[in-house]
Amino acid sequence: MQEKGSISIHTENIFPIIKKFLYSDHEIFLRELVSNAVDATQKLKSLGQLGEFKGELGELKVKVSVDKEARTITISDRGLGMTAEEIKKYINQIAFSGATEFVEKYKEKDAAAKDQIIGQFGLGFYSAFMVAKEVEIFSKSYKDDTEGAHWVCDGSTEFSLETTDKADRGTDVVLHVAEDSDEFLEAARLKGILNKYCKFLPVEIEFEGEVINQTAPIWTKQPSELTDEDYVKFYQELYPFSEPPLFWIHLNVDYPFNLTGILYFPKVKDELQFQRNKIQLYSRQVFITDEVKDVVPEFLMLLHGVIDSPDIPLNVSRSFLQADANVRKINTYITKKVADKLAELYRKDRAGFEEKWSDIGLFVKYGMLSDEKFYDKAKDFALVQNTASKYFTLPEYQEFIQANQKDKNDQTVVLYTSDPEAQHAYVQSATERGYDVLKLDAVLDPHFIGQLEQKLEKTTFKRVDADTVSKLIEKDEATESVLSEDDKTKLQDVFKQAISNEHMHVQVEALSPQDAPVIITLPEFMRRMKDMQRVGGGGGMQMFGSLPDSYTVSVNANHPVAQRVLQAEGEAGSTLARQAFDLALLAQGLLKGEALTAFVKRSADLLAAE
Ligand SMILES: Nc1ncnc2c1ncn2[C@@H]1O[C@H](COP(=O)(O)OP(=O)(O)OP(=O)(O)O)[C@@H](O)[C@H]1O
Repeated sequence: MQEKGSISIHTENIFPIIKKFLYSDHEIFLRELVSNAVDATQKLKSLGQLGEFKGELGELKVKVSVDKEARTITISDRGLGMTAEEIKKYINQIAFSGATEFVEKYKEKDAAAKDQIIGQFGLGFYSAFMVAKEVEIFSKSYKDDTEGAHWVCDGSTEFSLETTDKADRGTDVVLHVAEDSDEFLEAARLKGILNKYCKFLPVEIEFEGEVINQTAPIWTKQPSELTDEDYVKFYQELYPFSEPPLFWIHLNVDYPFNLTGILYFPKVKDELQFQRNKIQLYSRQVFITDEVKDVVPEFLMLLHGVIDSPDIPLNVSRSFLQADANVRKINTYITKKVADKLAELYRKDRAGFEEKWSDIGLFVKYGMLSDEKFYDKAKDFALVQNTASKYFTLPEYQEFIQANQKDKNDQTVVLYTSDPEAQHAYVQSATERGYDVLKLDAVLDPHFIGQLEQKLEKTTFKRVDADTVSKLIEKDEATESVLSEDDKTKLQDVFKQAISNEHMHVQVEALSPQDAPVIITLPEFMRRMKDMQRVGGGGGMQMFGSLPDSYTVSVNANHPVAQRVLQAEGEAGSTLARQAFDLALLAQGLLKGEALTAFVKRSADLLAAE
């Protein structure tokens, strides 16, 4: 029997379109054909279990081979096979409907939308025509008394179908590779594709005499069957040469959607690494993509690992994916799981949790900033560290500073440093005053501070160098000044002249005699705007970034230096004032260049004069 026919579609030119426009994704033809072979094998196994197939299953490997001379790639399986009728139904009609739908959608869109569709569309069997000028199917059904069938199609809408002698059950798909697709005749190229997409398929895939896949990757197993070593080993298989992960979460849901996977918390020191090891998305163990943007909440993209879900629609455009109810539920589920895991680690092993904080703090803060629900869970285990390296949770810290750091308006003032080295002098005067100072020196901390101020009641944050220590937390008691009003004005004038810089606002203040003679501070508001802009606030923040810094110079009226400046004759007062000012600049890390040279010289002169 030989039958010739015409594949009934309205779009005559489907193949040129498939071929031309799926260009960037040509390699997926192999994923599609191998997955079909695996599906056919799995179906036969199920039929065996149901008692509908009573024969021997025998060896069920899927074999991929390439013949460079003959210019063919063959994908063979020993699955359930197809009769001629089934080929007509499944290949000529069903498989084609997918391809036709693609073309229909494709034609409607403009150029930008086309790119999206191409990336998202699984074309199934017909993707073979992206690389082949002719495709043959040799198939024999598992059903008794059926003849083998041989189907040929040259990429036009014409096909031929005839009976053939095929001894073994199953399907061979033979691709006659087109001239412009020579790369796929290279064994190394095919092996690369198989490794990328088929590494964890549930049926053995053989290529060049070797099985290339693990049929039961660990995410398909129960956590109780697995040891820590198994998880670490798998991580290193996914991301060779990476440091072992800190910990992991085994995901496993079957209702209301289906999802398994393992998410690892990587050990990362530098942030650039985040991009490299991406989460891989699988659908029934077939690799789909590592662009998981809409499936995983954004802050969790910093994690690594595998997510496997047949419920994620893969063949649709991105905007549809975002709106998909399953995808939204998956997002919520993953966020909850991650928060629960962190809460458990905190509860069970506080010391271990503190040790890991430098690695996981970034995830947690990012999560708190980007997801309200995550914030609500994380607010009880997120940690802050003070300059004495002690960790506190937020409630613990509020409790800790409660008594000492309330200002006269009943606001709790959290003091922090963004650079303990550079702001050392300020940290020291705050701690000498009995205040506690937090280390908030991470990239995200300016945003984190903003969030905490909104969330925590009656709490403000101030950087230690935002004001003189007595004004950082304003109390009712004021230190008396030993200077008369006249002397204060005089002192202010001497300093103004000695400094002569319009961005330095000189004021005379009654501070403790133990404080420095001059203290330079950058008002909290001004500095925050600049910080925000630096970490990418952009937009409206831009104008603050381009403003020059505007510092406050507080001259300590109660310091002995104030008296000496007032009593000095001629130029000496100005020299002393400049010297005291430079010392303050030095403490802020602001004394540089010519000013530093002048300071060193003046210091030497002053030493010599004593
Ligand atoms: N190796 C095979 N053995 C048995 N049947 C097959 C084989 N390859 C394809 N088929 C049949 O052809 C049909 C169409 O295949 P095609 O790959 O185009 O679509 P699909 O697998 O149903 O969906 P997808 O778009 O996800 O690939 C399959 O559903 C299956 O019934």
